[in-house]
Amino acid sequence: MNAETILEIKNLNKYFGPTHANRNISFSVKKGEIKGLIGENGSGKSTLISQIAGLYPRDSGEMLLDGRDYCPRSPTDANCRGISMVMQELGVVGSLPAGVNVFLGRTGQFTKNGVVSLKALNKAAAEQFEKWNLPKVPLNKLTDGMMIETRKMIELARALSVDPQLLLLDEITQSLSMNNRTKLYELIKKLKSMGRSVIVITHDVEELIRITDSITVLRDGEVVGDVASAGTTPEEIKRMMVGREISGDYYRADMKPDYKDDVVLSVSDLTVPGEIEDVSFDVHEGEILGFCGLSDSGIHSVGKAVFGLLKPSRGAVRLAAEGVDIKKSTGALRSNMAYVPKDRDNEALMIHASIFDNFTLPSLTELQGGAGYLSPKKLKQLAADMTKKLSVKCTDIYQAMDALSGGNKQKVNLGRWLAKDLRLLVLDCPTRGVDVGVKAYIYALMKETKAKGIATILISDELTEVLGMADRLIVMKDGRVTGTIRRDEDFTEQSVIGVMI
Ligand SMILES: Nc1ncnc2c1ncn2[C@@H]1O[C@H](COP(=O)(O)OP(=O)(O)OP(=O)(O)O)[C@@H](O)[C@H]1O
Repeated sequence: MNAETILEIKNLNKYFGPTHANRNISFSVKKGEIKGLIGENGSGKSTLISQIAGLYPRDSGEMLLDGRDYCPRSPTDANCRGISMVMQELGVVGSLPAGVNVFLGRTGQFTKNGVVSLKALNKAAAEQFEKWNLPKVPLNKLTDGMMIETRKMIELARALSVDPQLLLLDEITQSLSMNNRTKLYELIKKLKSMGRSVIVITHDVEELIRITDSITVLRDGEVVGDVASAGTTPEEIKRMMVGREISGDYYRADMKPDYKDDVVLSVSDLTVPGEIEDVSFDVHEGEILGFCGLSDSGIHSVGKAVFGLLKPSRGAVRLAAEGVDIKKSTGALRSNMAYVPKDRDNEALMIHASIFDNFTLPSLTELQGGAGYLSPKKLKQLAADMTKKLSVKCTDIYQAMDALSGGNKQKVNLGRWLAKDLRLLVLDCPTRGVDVGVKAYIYALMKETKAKGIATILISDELTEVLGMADRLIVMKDGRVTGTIRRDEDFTEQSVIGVMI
């Protein structure tokens, strides 16, 4: 190990019961280096950086930090050695204010006579946001109910407040809208210029190549490649990830809107104070209606309000065929609507229940026999079929959701609705955290549901995704609709950004 290297890992192994999550992993990170880590869902990326961050102990192997043995017993221990991490799953405590979350476990420095000075703590937290040029967050507010993006920024401020020599970022970009992604890229550059190192995990191959110096590829828990970012291509990385050539386009090839005239859902003047204002649109049979915008544009609130999860002060969400208004999520469910939220851990999945439970629960009505009898065989078949179809990486269908990797949770989050008889599907960032192979599969499923006449509302922070899949695209800014673009009009990033900003 030379003086240029900050972290060296030799033959690291980690098991979870029968799962060999990391196999003899060896790699190193230089000072001032931005290192990318990529691999299919469940390939062992989070497990690896969790060991570096002191969350899990290793089973065998060696880690050297600045040439000295490194064996963190906890994240605090790792912090003391100059390493901090933003986890993939949300790591803020909802019942505490944002400012306190920035200094979680470290409030002692603001305590006098046993009382924490919130004023001093919030001042220090605000300084962190300022220092690292992060978007402002209401520090006195509880984090419960805040958007994922805002909560991620709080976690980032917490990780940066340690002034880390090595920062670990586990799939943070996919939680951010375009403007905050740009801020993150600038932050990474700044850290590099300060001689600090960063390990970045993302499933966006192009982004990874653009923002890193080198990339380590994992497959089934093993390192299968280590390349300089400047000398590689997305195709080479994907080939290393899956062990074979991945070809073909994910997205729709046609450039014309293609849906029936029949309106499925009509939304008029929908207003949720502080979130969205006077939002009106129709979505048709077989249509994919995209929504995009920067942070605070309100796109995610549209999805919630349509599904009856936010109470509007004005306006209506009406099922065109029956003329019935959707006021609650129970009504939406009864009317064969489904909603896949961006925040899968808090809003969608029963995280402590099994894959089996999560797949079968939404379809219990469909699976009922004549006398209301539920056939255990049918239930098991459904869960097994969906697990296979979506290639959920697990030990068996009775494995708990919280033991799955992030991307595999997302597969269940989406797949649980696909067994149902639907007429409208609201998807909020459906490909968040999934690898390129699964992404392609999800787009194929969307094409299938479209062909069946199901209406889809596709809310996304990924412009390429909405441009690739939508028939029409609604652009929002500050809670209002600022433009609607059809697939056969100027359907390009430039024109959308023009309306977005
Ligand atoms: N706490 C746990 N208990 C049991 N198994 C686990 C646990 N955490 C991870 N695993 C398993 O270890 C393997 C690697 O998971 P890991 O989260 O490291 O993958 P990943 O590459 O980060 O995936 P993703 O891209 O989906 O986030 C998976 O098979 C996963 O189910």
